[in-house]
Amino acid sequence: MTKALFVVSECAPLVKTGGLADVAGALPGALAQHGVAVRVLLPGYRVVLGQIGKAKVVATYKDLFGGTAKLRACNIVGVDLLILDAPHLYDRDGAIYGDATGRDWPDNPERFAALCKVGAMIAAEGVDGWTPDIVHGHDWQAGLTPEYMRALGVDVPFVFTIHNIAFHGNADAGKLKALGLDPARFTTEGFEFWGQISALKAGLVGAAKINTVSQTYAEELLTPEFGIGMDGVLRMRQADLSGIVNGIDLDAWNPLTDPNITPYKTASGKDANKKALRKTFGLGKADGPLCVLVSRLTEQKGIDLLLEALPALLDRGGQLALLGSGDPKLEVALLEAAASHANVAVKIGYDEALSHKMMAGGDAILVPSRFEPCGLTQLYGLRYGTVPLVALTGGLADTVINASPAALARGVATGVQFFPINAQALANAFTRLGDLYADSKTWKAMQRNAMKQPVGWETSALAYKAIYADLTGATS
Ligand SMILES: Nc1ncnc2c1ncn2[C@@H]1O[C@H](COP(=O)(O)OP(=O)(O)O[C@H]2O[C@H](CO)[C@@H](O)[C@H](O)[C@H]2O)[C@@H](O)[C@H]1O
Repeated sequence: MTKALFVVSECAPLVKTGGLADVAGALPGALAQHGVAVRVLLPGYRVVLGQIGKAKVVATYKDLFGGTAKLRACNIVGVDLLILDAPHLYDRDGAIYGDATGRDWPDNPERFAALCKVGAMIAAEGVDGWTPDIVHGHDWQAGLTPEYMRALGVDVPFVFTIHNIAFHGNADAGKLKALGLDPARFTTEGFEFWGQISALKAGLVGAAKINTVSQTYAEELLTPEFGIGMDGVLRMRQADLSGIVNGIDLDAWNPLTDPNITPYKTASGKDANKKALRKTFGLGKADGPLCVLVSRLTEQKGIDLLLEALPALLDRGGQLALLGSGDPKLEVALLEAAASHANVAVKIGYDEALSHKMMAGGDAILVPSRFEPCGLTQLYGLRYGTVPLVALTGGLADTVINASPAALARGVATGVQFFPINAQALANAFTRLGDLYADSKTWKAMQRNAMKQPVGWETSALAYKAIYADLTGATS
C-alpha cells in the first residue's frame, strides 16, 4: 500500500472556492481503489473546524509562525484529513484567501508556508504512526513544501500539480527570514522570481515530477502566452512534466441519484428539471437552447466575451441562466444584461445545490474560458446530457468532441468548440448551437454521446499511481 500526503489549501465538501477543492476531495477515494492511501493536509479555517467536531490531536507545534498549532486527524465523507488547527493563521472572519472585500490576507505567505512546513515535518517524522512515501502538493499554496523538506533532509519524493498557474504566491524578499527559507536558494535556479519569493516556482523546481490537469494545457504551459512567466522554468522541467485530465466524483454528480434534482436516466428526463430551473431563474418559455454557466467570475473565464456575444444567442431564441461571483465589474455587467433582456437571468453568489439544478435543467453548459487547465463544469454537463459549448483550449479541447461535419457523420460529437477565443467566434458558435438544437435528432444523439462519455477518475487515478510508483519503486 503506497501512502501519499496531499498538501492542499481547499478540499470539498469542507471548503471550496473552485475546482481545486473538487480534485482534492475526489482523487483520494479514486486512488484508494488502487492501493494508494491518501491523507489530506488542510488548513483549519474556521469553516473547516466548525465541521470536524472534536477531532483527535495527533501533533502539537509550539511556535508555528507566531503561535501554537495542533494537527487534528479525522475522516469526513471517506477522506482522511489532517487539519492544521492554527488559530493565529486561519481562524478569522472573511474568506479563506482574503478579507470580505476580496483583498488577499497580508500574511498569506506565512499562512501557507505553515502548511508546507507541517507537510515537510510529517514527511520527516511521520504522524499518528503514519509516514508518507510520497508528498503531493497542489498549486502555489503547497509550493514551499520541497524547500522545507530539503532543509529537514527528507528525501521523500514530492509531486506537484498545477491547477492554475495564474497564481504565483509571491512574497517580498524581505520575508526570507520570517519564512525560515534558505537564502542560498533565493536564486534564479531556486525560488527567486523577479526579485520576489515565488512559492509556485519553489514547487516547480523542487518537484520530482510535475503535472497539470490536461494534456493540452501541459503543452500550452510551455509557451509564453500560457506559462504566465513560468514557461521558462517549465521548459527546463519538460522531461518531468505531464498532463493528467481531471475526473469528477461520479457519486456526487449522478443524474440518477442527485438529491437536488428530479432524477433521470436519459436526457428526456431533463424536461422536468428545465421547467423547474426556468421557474427558479424567472425565465419564460423560449424556442432556443437554455444555456447555463457556473463559474468564478474572473478574466480567465471569458465572461466579457460572453456578454459581447450574447445577442447571437438571444437572436436564436436562446436563454442564459448564470450563477457566479467574483470580479465586481463583471457582476455589475451581468446584472445589467439580465435587467435589460427577459431571456437572461443572473444569480450572484455561490450555491452548490443550484449548480446541480442548472446542470440538470440546462440544454447547454457554457465554458468560454481564455485558458482552462481542465475545467470541471463541462464534465458535469457531459454526465447530465447538457451539451458543452466551450473554447478550444486546455482541458476543454481534450474533453469535448466538437460537432464538426466529420464528427457528426461518425455520430461521436458531444459539444461545440470555438476558436479563436474571441467574441465573434463565440457568437458564431451560438449560431451553430442554435442550428444543432433545432435539429432534434442530431441534438438527442449529442446528448446520448455526452452521457456515455467516461468522465470519472478511473484512468487518471491510475496515471497518478503510475507517477507515484515510478518515484517510489512500488510495484503494487
Ligand atoms: N458560484 C458558484 N456556485 C456553485 N459552484 C460554483 C460556483 N462557481 C464555481 N463553482 C464550482 O467550482 C468548480 C470550478 O471548477 P473549474 O474546474 O471549472 O474551475 P477553477 O478555475 O475553479 O479550477 C482550477 O482547477 C481545476 C481543478 O484542477 C481545473 O479544472 C480548472 O481548469 C482550474 O482553472 C466547479 O465545481 C463549479 O461547479
